[in-house]
Amino acid sequence: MRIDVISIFPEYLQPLGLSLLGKARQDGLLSLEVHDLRDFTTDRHRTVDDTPYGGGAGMVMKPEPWAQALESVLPVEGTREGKPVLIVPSPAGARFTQAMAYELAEEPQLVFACGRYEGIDERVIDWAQERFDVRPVSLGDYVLNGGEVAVMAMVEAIGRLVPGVVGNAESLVEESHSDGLLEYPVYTKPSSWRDHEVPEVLLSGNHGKIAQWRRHQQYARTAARRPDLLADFDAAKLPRADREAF
Ligand SMILES: OB(O)c1ccc2cc[nH]c2c1
Repeated sequence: MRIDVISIFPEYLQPLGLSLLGKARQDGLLSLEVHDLRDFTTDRHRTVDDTPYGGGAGMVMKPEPWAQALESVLPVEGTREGKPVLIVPSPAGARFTQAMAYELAEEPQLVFACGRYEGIDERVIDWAQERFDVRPVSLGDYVLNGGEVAVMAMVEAIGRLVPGVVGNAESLVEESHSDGLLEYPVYTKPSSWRDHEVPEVLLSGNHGKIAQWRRHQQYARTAARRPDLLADFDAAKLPRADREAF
């Protein structure tokens, strides 16, 4: 997978080069190119923003530098099927979910456009539709100062799902949201710690009981912390052995 990120703060994305994703890049599973939007300006001051039409506070990102930056990351004509996905972090975007992360992890190229100020001139989104599969995306119902932090989170969530990036693919199966529920609690040695004990069932060696206990914990946690997820949860879709906990 090729990942392109366009930002006026390219140094913000440096941490993506560390640990998991850094090794994936060394192994050739992921390529990450960060592009400075100011490299696509033509004036001496490398201007990327201007006042908003219609008035109002703040500044808006000019369209032309974005169009030139986005054109620079387009694949060569005919070298791939369909349009590259262009993800535009925005408080006005669709909610980013684990399901979306799985879907995007299948893409050969992802382009991320990090807005700042009051946002990007909307005509860039309209213009980009002919060349990209444009996806405005929000991390949640809160507002950041720009798209960079959201891109960091999304690149990690998506990158770790690319086959081969996470050494033990099994660990992806039982994590929160992988089956519509929150993950169960985990414990390690010592079995007794400051008068807090590991649940007996986990010491029993009875794998059927352990699996059932874990499923029940998932369901109880989800009901307590994220009841909204239960609306979409269907126990009938679980493997038969799992359904006994519900
Ligand atoms: O909260 B966000 O995801 C977000 C994304 C982009 C911009 C641009 C200016 N403020 C932003 C906030």
